[in-house]
Amino acid sequence: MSNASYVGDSTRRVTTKDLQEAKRSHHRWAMLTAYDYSTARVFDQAGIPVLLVGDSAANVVYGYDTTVPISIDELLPLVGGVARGAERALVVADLPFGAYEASAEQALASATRFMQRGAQAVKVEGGERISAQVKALTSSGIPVMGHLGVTPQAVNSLSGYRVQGRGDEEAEQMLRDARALEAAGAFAVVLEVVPAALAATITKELGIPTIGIGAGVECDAQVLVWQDMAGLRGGGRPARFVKEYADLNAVLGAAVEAFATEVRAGTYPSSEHSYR
Ligand SMILES: Nc1nc(=O)c2c([nH]1)NC[C@@H]1CN(c3ccc(C(=O)N[C@@H](CCC(=O)O)C(=O)O)cc3)CN21
Ligand SMILES: CC(C)C(=O)C(=O)O
Ligand SMILES: [Mg+2]
Repeated sequence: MSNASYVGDSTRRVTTKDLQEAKRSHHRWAMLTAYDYSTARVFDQAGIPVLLVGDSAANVVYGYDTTVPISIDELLPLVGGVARGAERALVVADLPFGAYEASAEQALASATRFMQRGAQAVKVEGGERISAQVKALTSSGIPVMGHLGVTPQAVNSLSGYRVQGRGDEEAEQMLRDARALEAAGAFAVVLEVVPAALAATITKELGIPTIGIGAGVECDAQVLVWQDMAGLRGGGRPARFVKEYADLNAVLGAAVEAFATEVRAGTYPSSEHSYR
């Protein structure tokens, strides 16, 4: 690896300890979602140190409206593909809605299935209310990433994807949730759609890294859904935090049109792409 990454040692897989060390030495890093082997390879070779097999696969892979309907069985095979494509990145699997809320036993049973498909860690949404699950997982050797702020699996009780943690009461609760996750053994926490000043406070107060998505520049790391940052837009207005670093809708659309045009014209395949 060139200078692409300041996290860890380019000759071996990134560890949760490397991420703590990056926080200590003030090196920011980028996380991306991945849902298949081919893209995981590209992101891994670009030096992205952490890949998340997000339950956002519900939206960008399966076309559901929210992340609520996706099942363990729909997410598990994607983890296998990403794990086989990622040589150096730490692979984190989102536990889907319904896979961990009920008990520590349920969380352990679900997380075990993801770890056995090649994940090196799991992510769960929530703070104090799931600290028993986080303790059970971490004490069984399963690294846990937390997720606070907009927790999309709770979209039906949050009534939408509005900013979370505005006002003193909500801000104090989020700080308590973040501290509970750290105390339960989590190695990092995602902060989604949170006022930048609150995310900065949480980042300062925690010993573990914060990973922002719509949570300002003071987080230790940033994450985006890869289709969002690459301009592979679905329907609807993108969230304010989305920055498009490429226009894959245009690039891929033009390639597909060129292929179809050549097929219709009989110019593809030429002899170069044929066998004798
Ligand atoms: N493609 C994709 N990208 C994501 O970032 C993503 C998913 N899917 N699926 C699961 C959740 C849903 N997420 C979302 C979706 C919408 C907003 C959004 O539009 N928020 C408003 C907030 C407005 C406010 O409170 O002021 C926005 O305008 O940004 C935020 C997060 C993030 N996650
Ligand atoms: C946006 C990230 C943090 C996520 O949870 C997902 O992609 O499912
Ligand atoms: Mg998720």
